Amino acid sequence: MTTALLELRGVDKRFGGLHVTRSVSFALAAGDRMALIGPNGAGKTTLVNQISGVLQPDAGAIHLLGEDVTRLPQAKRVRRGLARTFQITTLAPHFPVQRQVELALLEREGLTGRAWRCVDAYAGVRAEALELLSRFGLREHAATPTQDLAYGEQRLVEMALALALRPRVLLLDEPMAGVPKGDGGRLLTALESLPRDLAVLIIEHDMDLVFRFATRIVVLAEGAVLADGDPETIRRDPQVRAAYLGH
Ligand SMILES: Nc1ncnc2c1ncn2[C@@H]1O[C@H](COP(=O)(O)OP(=O)(O)OP(=O)(O)O)[C@@H](O)[C@H]1O
Repeated sequence: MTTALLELRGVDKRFGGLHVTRSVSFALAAGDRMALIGPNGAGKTTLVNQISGVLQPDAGAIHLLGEDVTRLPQAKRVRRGLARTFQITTLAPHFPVQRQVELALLEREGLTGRAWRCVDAYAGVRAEALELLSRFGLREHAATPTQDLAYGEQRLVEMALALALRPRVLLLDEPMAGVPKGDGGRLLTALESLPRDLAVLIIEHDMDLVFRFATRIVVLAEGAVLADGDPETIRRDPQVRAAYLGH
């Protein structure tokens, strides 16, 4: 049996009278590419917020690498191997791309305070940052302020920043949102080049991307798991079609 890197056990959440997460259970192993889909308001973001630690479930448990992290704050989950993509605009958009990635690497190494004034002295950090930029086809933009990149490229920087944390589990919240159709191919290539042994959970409305990328799909409807299976099974599931794909 493969060991789960991330496991949800009966995760439940209410906002007042609204039951937004109804006893959700699923598990991800190394190498899994899971998509979480569902109609607007199905509870996807609320669920991911509970996984990352932004919100606390009312009941149930979340296990990361076999450890119960349900009550751990976000930062501690990150240190244990869980990363999610940042919204780049909330970081320092005027910073050159390479510096952003270097800062994430320094953060990972716990060096931010001390190293801030002499980032260039950290040859290892610089080399790793450039390697990450190359992986995402951003090497030529190393000196470009992030805010001057095309929107699709900014999403690639977000992924580079998340990977800089060397996660075992990566949460991607709508990476395709706002990306022009023509740039989607580049994003898919980047997704496909993620480290093989990483477990990836992606929330995405773009069904082309979901069905190309995911090896497994969990469909959420009204806070509960409606279906969980491989893309072909999900595509044919009449309940799923009625709830979502038929729209
Ligand atoms: N902080 C909150 N307080 C009260 N209700 C909330 C809160 N956050 C979300 N909700 C409600 O919970 C339900 C689930 O919302 P959520 O954003 O998780 O859905 P979603 O599947 O991510 O939707 P979308 O695809 O539109 O992003 C919605 O009815 C939403 O209005």
